[in-house]
Amino acid sequence: MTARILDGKAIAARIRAGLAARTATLSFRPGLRVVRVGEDPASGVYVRNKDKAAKEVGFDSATVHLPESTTEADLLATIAALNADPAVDGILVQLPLPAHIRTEAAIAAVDPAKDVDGFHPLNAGRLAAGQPGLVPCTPRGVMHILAESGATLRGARAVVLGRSQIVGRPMAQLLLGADCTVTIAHSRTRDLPAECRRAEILVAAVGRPEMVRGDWIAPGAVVVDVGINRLPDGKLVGDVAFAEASAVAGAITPVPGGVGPMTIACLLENTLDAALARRGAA
Ligand SMILES: Nc1nc(=O)c2c([nH]1)NC[C@@H]1CN(c3ccc(C(=O)N[C@@H](CCC(=O)O)C(=O)O)cc3)C=[N+]21
Ligand SMILES: [Mg+2]
Repeated sequence: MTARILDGKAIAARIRAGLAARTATLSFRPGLRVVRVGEDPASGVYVRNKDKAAKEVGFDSATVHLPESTTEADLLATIAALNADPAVDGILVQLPLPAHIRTEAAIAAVDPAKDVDGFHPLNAGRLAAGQPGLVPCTPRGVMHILAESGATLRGARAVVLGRSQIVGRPMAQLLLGADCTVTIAHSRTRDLPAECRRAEILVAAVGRPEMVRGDWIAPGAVVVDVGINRLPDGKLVGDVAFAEASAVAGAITPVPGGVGPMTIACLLENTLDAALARRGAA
């Protein structure tokens, strides 16, 4: 068997085209501000890609780049000013932040109504409580990919590998909301390969290059690889050993071109959602 490739790049392009068409009908431009602190090299590329994607769908987008020496108080003041700015619908504080700034303090400072990352504890709580709110972009993107895969979610055994606040936990909540039977497995799980082999839907989000081997996968499973790991030789690989896995799985996302582009498309979806909710408009 050779797995069907779930082309996140193509799905993301369709979502972005739909968002552009929708934005063109609005009487205002959704406003996005990405806050970057310091010079983390990967952040530079990611932030540019987000800004470019937002401008392409017609949003009013800008990056606020603060120096490495920015204090936590300065960052919180910048966030407070964006919270108060009526032209701003979405605020994203790019991670990682410099070590002298408390990440949780920055996340908690964002107005939950403008929290397009869905990282604020109020939005995390809403998701866990089954209430509407802004949902983290990567898990939202994975749900789109699963919808496109044609997999039946109701009653399916789903295993989420990884328990981060940003991906694993919200991912499990969304799958639960879609009536999957959800297991969250992680680095302390006893017999990880056996847990993964039970999965009809496997979402890998551990940040360990090619950790999930072919014999961890049930024949025909849908495998979504959230990992983006840069090897010493510059090659980009996921958390799943792609060649081995695609010989067993029914469908699988590639890296690159899988979940990554969906994360950006869902940031744009969240920004439009936030704008419509805040402005009470359609
Ligand atoms: N507050 C915050 N929100 C984030 O959503 C956030 C963040 N901080 N910090 C960094 C991570 C990483 N991230 C990615 C988004 C898109 C791709 C992406 O589009 N990847 C492409 C290209 C990868 C490449 O060539 O480098 C792909 O997978 O095909 C990757 C990574 C968002 N992040
Ligand atoms: Mg810190």
